[in-house]
Amino acid sequence: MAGVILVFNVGSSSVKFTVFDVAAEPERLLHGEIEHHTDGFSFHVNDRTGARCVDERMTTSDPHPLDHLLQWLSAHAEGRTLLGVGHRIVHGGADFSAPVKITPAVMDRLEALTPFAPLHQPATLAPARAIARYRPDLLQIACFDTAFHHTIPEMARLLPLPRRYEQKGVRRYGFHGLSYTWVAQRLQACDPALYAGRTLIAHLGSGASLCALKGGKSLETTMGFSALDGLMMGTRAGLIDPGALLYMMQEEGAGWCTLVDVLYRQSGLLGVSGVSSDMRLLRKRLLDEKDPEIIRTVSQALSLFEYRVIEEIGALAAVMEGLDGLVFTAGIGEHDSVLRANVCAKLGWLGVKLDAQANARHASIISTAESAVTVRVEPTDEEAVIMRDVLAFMTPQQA
Ligand SMILES: Nc1ncnc2c1ncn2[C@@H]1O[C@H](COP(=O)(O)OP(=O)(O)O)[C@@H](O)[C@H]1O
Ligand SMILES: CC(=O)OP(=O)(O)O
Ligand SMILES: [Mg+2]
Repeated sequence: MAGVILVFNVGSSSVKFTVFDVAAEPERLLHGEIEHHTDGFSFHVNDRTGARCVDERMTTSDPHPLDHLLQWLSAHAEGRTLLGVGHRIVHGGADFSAPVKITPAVMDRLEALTPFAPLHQPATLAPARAIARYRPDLLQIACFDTAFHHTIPEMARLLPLPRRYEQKGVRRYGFHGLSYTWVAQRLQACDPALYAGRTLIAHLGSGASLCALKGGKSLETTMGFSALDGLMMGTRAGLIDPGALLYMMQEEGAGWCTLVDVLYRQSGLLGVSGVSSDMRLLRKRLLDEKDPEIIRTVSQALSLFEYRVIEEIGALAAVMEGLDGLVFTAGIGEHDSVLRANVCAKLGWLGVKLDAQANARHASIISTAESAVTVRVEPTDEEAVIMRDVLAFMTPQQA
């Protein structure tokens, strides 16, 4: 009987899942997503050819989206045996530097990390908890966004706060590590010089961060203690002056819930544009819009997003003492040629020379032959990283 591995990649606004056939060369059988909307959720699945086989829209009164997904998966098992499940878990804290089998004790330790990632951690743990309820013996593996950054030096970990906070775990961790693992492995295979050199990876999706990869290891990253740090994002501000938060607390009486909502859900591209957190929609709106005020706020949101990327590239290039490579990945990094062109136009001082045509067609290498820095576009694949991690935990007979 054919065996499959199920992988969950839960993000801030969506639950993505992939079913891999691991009989021979692992192959994607199904890939789908649950997306949350204000009035409910949508559920869609693509088959192995990429064709859409499910496209449903549910309301908030329908069963919980995760239950719906798990019921759908068991109804469509088609005689295949589920061998294991892999999960992207956002926070592994200071202790988990590699994938781990999820046991009740591990689950408790991961739940205890919720204060460090209050929105992401419960969401990323939810599928594991739901599956453990009805298949307690099934192999489930937690793969951490934080693990890749265990190599960053002590200096980059410390926050300049009183020491007592460090003991409580208030230090820098970094995120998006599964995506960085994938891109680093791709570089090792197709561009070993960049892998071994000083390369910045720009993971620009709904959440966004940069990783300074030096000698194949994470040296520094823009997200720190939480997934709120660093770059501007879809709905998150990224780095802001903490004085602004003190102001909100003092002048508006803002409490924890308000600040969480403002910082995680209402800021970033959405907050500045007043229109959307979705880069694609903003680009389209800019072309179609007639209202000068909306054109102004949308243009500013796009420009500020780029400006923050440029600023942080400068900072991380300084930490690495130079730059050999720059890799764009994730939804915006892989698809938005305008953003890549505008960012690279400001990096001439580092020796970046963009090949406009290669960039427009999203080629793998988008810098010119004379460029001192090789600029690449590399589609990320967090699911493949997780699938391999699950395979590594299986006995040879199972795999
Ligand atoms: N063709 C495109 N052009 C510009 N932006 C795009 C394109 N395709 C996707 N994006 C943007 O990528 C972002 C989502 O990235 P993704 O990596 O899928 O995020 P996540 O995994 O965090 O949900 C959204 O802002 C979306 O608009
Ligand atoms: C850590 C993080 O920001 O994740 P995402 O990009 O999925 O929101
Ligand atoms: Mg993602």
